[in-house]
Amino acid sequence: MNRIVLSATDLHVTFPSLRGRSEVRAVDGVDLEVRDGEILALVGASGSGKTTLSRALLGLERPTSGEVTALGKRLPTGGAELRRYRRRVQLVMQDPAGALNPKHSVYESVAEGIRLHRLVAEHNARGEDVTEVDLVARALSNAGLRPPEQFFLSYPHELSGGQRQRVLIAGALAVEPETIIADEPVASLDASLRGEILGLFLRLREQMRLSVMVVTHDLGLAWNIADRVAVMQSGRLVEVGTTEEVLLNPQHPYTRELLAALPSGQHRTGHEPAMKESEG
Ligand SMILES: Nc1ncnc2c1ncn2[C@@H]1O[C@H](COP(=O)(O)OP(=O)(O)OP(=O)(O)O)[C@@H](O)[C@H]1O
Repeated sequence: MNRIVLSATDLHVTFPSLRGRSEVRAVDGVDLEVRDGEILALVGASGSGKTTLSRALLGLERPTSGEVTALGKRLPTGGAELRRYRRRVQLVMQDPAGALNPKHSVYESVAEGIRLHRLVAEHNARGEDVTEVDLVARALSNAGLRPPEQFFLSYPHELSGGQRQRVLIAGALAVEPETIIADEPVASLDASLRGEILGLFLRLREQMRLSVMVVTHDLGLAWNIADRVAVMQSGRLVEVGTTEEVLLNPQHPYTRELLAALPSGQHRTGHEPAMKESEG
């Protein structure tokens, strides 16, 4: 079995009650593993706790109880160790969530993480003669923005939705992570761009052996790219298995409900053909 890169054990995140309402158990006893080189889809309806679980896995939300580990080591709670951890597990948000600073050029956006984690010095210490420009260009190119120099001085408003999403992915790739958590990475894109971005994730998994956890309410997306699917309802994982097991032979009524809500026949006929990345 592949090595486990990220795991949650009996994880709970509870938000305190507000104005007389009862407390919210956003994550309520979750056990989950992300394995080396796999694409795992975390699916569930709005409010099921997907974002809170992701934030806890990223070290952005402190669990009420339970444990998050990366490569067998417990998630650090602060300081330089947490910064190093955040480099290994990168978040890719969707662009309309304001993830790109409109005042930053593409170069500045991608260079930010490289500077924060002092990657040029790290490469140089290993005897690699690279500059910041080289690392920014490499990340953009890996995200399918080629030739990369052409994008350096562009600003978000000058780019298409798909290109902006690729800049966000390049920013994550720039710090050379092992795992990417992508929160609804294609929700705002039209069908052909969705295919391209999903194809990019598949290629990154193949070429860079990245592990990817895709957070989505879209079972069609899970079918297209995921090796395994975890289904979340009211803070709990109600079903976890291979994509075929979960989507073709769902065991839990909630998974069946989500499948029934898909446009007719979509989950049986295999949706679109396998994703291909046009520029990749
Ligand atoms: N900071 C917070 N304070 C209080 N309650 C919160 C907080 N963040 C999330 N919640 C609640 O926790 C529950 C899970 O929310 P979460 O955003 O994790 O779900 P989700 O599945 O990601 O939803 P969506 O797909 O809409 O983003 C919801 O009931 C939400 O209202």
